[in-house]
This record gives sequence, C-alpha cells and structure tokens, in this order.
Amino acid sequence: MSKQMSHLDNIPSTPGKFKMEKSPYVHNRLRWHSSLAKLTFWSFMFMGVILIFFFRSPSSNPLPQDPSRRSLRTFNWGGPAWEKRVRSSARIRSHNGICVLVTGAAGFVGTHVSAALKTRGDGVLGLDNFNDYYDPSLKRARQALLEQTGVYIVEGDINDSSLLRKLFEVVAFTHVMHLAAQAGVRYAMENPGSYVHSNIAGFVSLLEICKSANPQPVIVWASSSSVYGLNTKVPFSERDRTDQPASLYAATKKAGEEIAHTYNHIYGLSLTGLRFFTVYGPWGRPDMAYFFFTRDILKGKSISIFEAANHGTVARDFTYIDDIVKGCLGALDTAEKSTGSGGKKKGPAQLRVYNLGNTWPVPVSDLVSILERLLNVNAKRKIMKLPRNGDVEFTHANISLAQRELGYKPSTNLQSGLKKFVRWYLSYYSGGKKAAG
Ligand SMILES: O=C(O)[C@H]1O[C@H](OP(=O)(O)OP(=O)(O)OC[C@H]2O[C@@H](n3ccc(=O)[nH]c3=O)[C@H](O)[C@@H]2O)[C@H](O)[C@@H](O)[C@@H]1O
Repeated sequence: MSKQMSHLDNIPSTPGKFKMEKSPYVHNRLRWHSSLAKLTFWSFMFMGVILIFFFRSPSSNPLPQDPSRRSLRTFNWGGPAWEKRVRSSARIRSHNGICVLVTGAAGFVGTHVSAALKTRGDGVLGLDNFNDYYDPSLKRARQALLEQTGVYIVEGDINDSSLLRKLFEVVAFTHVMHLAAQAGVRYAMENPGSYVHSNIAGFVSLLEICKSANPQPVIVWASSSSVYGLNTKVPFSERDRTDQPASLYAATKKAGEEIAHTYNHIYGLSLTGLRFFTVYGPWGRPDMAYFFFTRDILKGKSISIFEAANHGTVARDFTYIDDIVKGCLGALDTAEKSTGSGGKKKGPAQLRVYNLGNTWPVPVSDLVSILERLLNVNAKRKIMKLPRNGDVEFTHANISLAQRELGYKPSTNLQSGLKKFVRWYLSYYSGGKKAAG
C-alpha cells in the first residue's frame, strides 16, 4: 500500500462535488443545487483567502521559511517492492554485523558513515528528506554513490511517525545512527523554526518509535561542539559546562542531550551523543566556510574572514571526515544494548557523550592560506569583525575520553584533509559543469 505524508492530507478533497452539481437535474433541484454550489464555491474561496493570508501574514507566520512548509512535500513509500528494497538494503552480510538505520543518510556525515558500515558488511538503510537547505543535487549525487554500494535511502522525514513505525515493522534494526538535523550555526537566525522541527521535534519523534520498538535499538546521534558555547576553558572536556549556548543551533543540540537523558532514564534506551568539531572533507556541506571559501576563491570573489575583538584569532578544531567516521563506528560498536521492552525500562541503560575533534585548532586565516596554496590562487581577503550571530571564537576538543572508550584516534591534519577535499571539489565541479553551492 502506498502511503504519503502531507499536511494536505487533512484537507478534504472536493472536486467530485462540483462535477455532480453540473448534472442535468429538474429545474428546482438545479436551482437549489446551483445556489448550494455557489455557497460551497464562495465558502471555499473564503477559506482559501484565509489560508493564503495565514501562510503569508508575517504575524501569524513569523518563520519566513517555516520548515513545516517543507513537509508539505509528499513522500511516497510503502508497497511490496518498496519493502523488498528496504529489507535487502538492511540485510546483514557479515558475521556479527549490525543492522543500522542511518537518518540523514544523504547528508555529508551520513553518506560517509553509511558507506563505511555497508563496506564492512553491516545492514544499512538510509532515511533522508532531501530538503533544500543546500543544493539538493549534491544530496542526490551522494544518494547515487550509496546506491552503488547497495544502500537504499528511503525518502521521508523523521517527523513522520507512521513511516518510522513502518520501517521498524519491516526491519528489526539493532542500531540507529541519527544524523538527520538542521545544521549550521548562523542560519539559525534566519530560520529558527527549522532547528526546532528537525533537532528537537524530529529527535523526539524518532525516540518515541525507538522506545516502543521490540527490540529497542541502540542510538548513536550527532550532537555538536557548539554546545560548549561561551565556555572559555580549553580544551573542551565533556565535563565542562554546556549551559551557555551562543546560537539557537547550539541550544537545540544541547536540548537533544537533555532529551537523550530523559529517554534513557525513563525507557532504558542506550544513547550516545557525539560532539562533532567542524567536520570537513570530500562530499562536504556547501554552507561551511572551507567549502564556500574554495568556491569563492576560484571565482575570484572576496571572502570574509572573521576576527575576534582586538584583532583576536578565530580558530576551529577542524576534523576530517574519515576520522569522524571511525569515531561513529567506534561508538556503535562499543554501545551496550538498550534495556527496555514494550516501551518499559527493565534496568539502567548506557548514556554517553563524547567529543570527536582533532585536538589541533587552526586559525581561519591559516585555513585560507592552505586553500590558496592548494588551489594556486590568491584569495581576496576581507577581514571582518566576528558577527554576533552565533559563532564562537575558538573550539578545541579534549578527546581523551573517546580515545579511551571508543579507540578514537584522529590521524588527518588540516593540510592533508583539505588536499583530499580540493581534489574531490575540482573533480566534482569539473570545469564548472556543475555550479558549486
Ligand atoms: O563544530 C560544530 O559542531 C559545528 O561546526 C560547523 O560550524 P562552524 O565551526 O561554525 O563551521 P563554519 O561555518 O564552516 O565556520 C568555520 C569558521 O570559519 C569562520 N567563518 C565563517 C564564515 C565566514 O564567512 N567567515 C569566517 O571566517 C567561522 O567563524 C568559523 O570560525 C558546522 O557548520 C556545524 O553544523 C557544526 O555543528
């Protein structure tokens, strides 16, 4: 059976009525029907105007690109052929393999993690809503890449409970790698609603299904280095305070950590949050600085390099994607099972949080110098004061906990990681055939 997710489902369909009233009835009935038709017509016109007003009015819709508008999109799923594809993608092909639902599988980290799991023989099913936060054609290209490795990505939203329930009916996932999220620090000021929709409502929707699944899966999910916010103690350790987020994005990730605590406490779900530190690499996100700096340097456009007060350095603990993938797999492999069943906790379950960084902060101006050398083009640098839109000045991970417990050991420095990124970038956007970002 084909199912669809759409807000439009709630609006009754009406065209049949109008057709019927055009049939040749006796005169009175016709008049009665025609006035009924008029009444119905004008009622619908009136409702239409109100709906248009509601969606357009700035006061009733304070979020100009409200993500709920995105979920007006219709996703098709269901049916025997679809279920067969889902099962085949999720089939474990190695001894001791795990069966993983990867949310955000067409995203940057999601694609790399899905491919790595599939390559080692785990069962992998992707889920992604292919939203247009950045160029969806890049997500489609990642999807095509995953298809070659045998990973199927179901198109749907993590807020669609009936889809999630169906997926757990078709496949007994042992693990969920939850990477679907609204990312980006600065965009949170433009579209705050999308952060609440994906990072809070979407996470809760997923946890609700996981808590009732039998067996309950293990969940590993993407938190963020941004939870350290205005924390000035460096390097950032998991024990440091995280109650001063500098952006709504950071606040939603911090909220995710608290929500994880609740579901672990009440339902016995095994939950591991990974605080990623500025992940970069091939197939990366065009909204991130290293990516659009590359694009703009090549185009001869000027780039803005932020600096802190008193010409202070802004730096990031840039972390290469392959290192992050190893950290994700380490977290999945070391996670203990959830303890609940039938939606009820049977005993204490594991609740963990780890930093996944590189432990080597690099000033943004140095990042630009590396790109200039790799691209053999001088950047048009514009030094700007760090805008007050959510960015923090400095990130630096203490990774000793992840090292000890996950065997996490980053091994790629920014120079060699960017070299791989630039090589990918130039071949992907070869000769300007595709427009970057
Ligand atoms: O570590 C993380 O958790 C976060 O890392 C990145 O956030 P961010 O570090 O701000 O990454 P970019 O947006 O690529 O910025 C990198 C650096 O370049 C700087 N920048 C950015 C944009 C710009 O025009 N100029 C500029 O100097 C930023 O201030 C920052 O220091 C991701 O975008 C987040 O999704 C992720 O959660």
